[in-house]
Amino acid sequence: MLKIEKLKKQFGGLVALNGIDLHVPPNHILGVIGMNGSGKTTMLNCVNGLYTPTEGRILLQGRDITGLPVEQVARAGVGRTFQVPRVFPHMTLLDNLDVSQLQKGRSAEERYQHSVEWLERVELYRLRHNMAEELSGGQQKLLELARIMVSRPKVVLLDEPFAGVNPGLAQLLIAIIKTLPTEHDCSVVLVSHDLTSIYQLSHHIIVMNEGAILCQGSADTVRNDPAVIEAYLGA
Ligand SMILES: Nc1ncnc2c1ncn2[C@@H]1O[C@H](COP(=O)(O)OP(=O)(O)OP(=O)(O)O)[C@@H](O)[C@H]1O
Repeated sequence: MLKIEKLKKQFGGLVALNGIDLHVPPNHILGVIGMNGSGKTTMLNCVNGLYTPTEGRILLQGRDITGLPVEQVARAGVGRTFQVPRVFPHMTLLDNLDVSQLQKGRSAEERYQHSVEWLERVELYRLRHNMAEELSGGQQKLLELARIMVSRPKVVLLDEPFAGVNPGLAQLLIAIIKTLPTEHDCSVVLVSHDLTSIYQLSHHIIVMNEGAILCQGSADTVRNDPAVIEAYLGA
């Protein structure tokens, strides 16, 4: 589904990504963990077109999307959420979801149906006529996820979805993320410092360190890897 080949990103003399190779199969959740500054967000930024890689290739279902602008990457089927959620604050929840579908060639009725389906899914339907700015930070994260999902992406990049989210909403987010591959036919790249959620949700985990993959495998593999314990998980 998503393939990353020898991905490198430099900012002047700083090597943020130093040759990442990665394969995310269809309907899989890839968990990404690593120290602050290890390159996790930079990798997502390269995949969704915010950054142009210095070297390497990014393939979506075999199609080379390296260096395409953000809108084209989104149209190709890559959805992305941010550490600080990006919603349209002065629009209602319904309108936030509606505008995300305008490129899809759906009728107003179809768009409305999709919006309602996702607002119910993220338990925000009762607030559908409220402005997005009235939501809590955690609710905005749920709205942002709904906004991504109404356009039926093939790959969803989630950057710190649980950060700053209260435990109740975090549980709801976890439950929804779990269903994305099975019920919504997409793959997920999940960047998080929340190891419990990463272990719970991920089919495969990579641990990043200084722009490279330090270790990868199942939750058990990662948990017990001596290099990971030393570099990341600590004592
Ligand atoms: N636009 C930029 N310009 C210059 N340096 C950058 C830029 N974006 C990221 N970096 C640098 O690249 C390195 C990797 O940063 P990145 O944000 O990808 O790490 P991260 O693993 O996501 O960290 P965190 O867990 O703190 O979010 C850091 O040294 C960071 O300062």
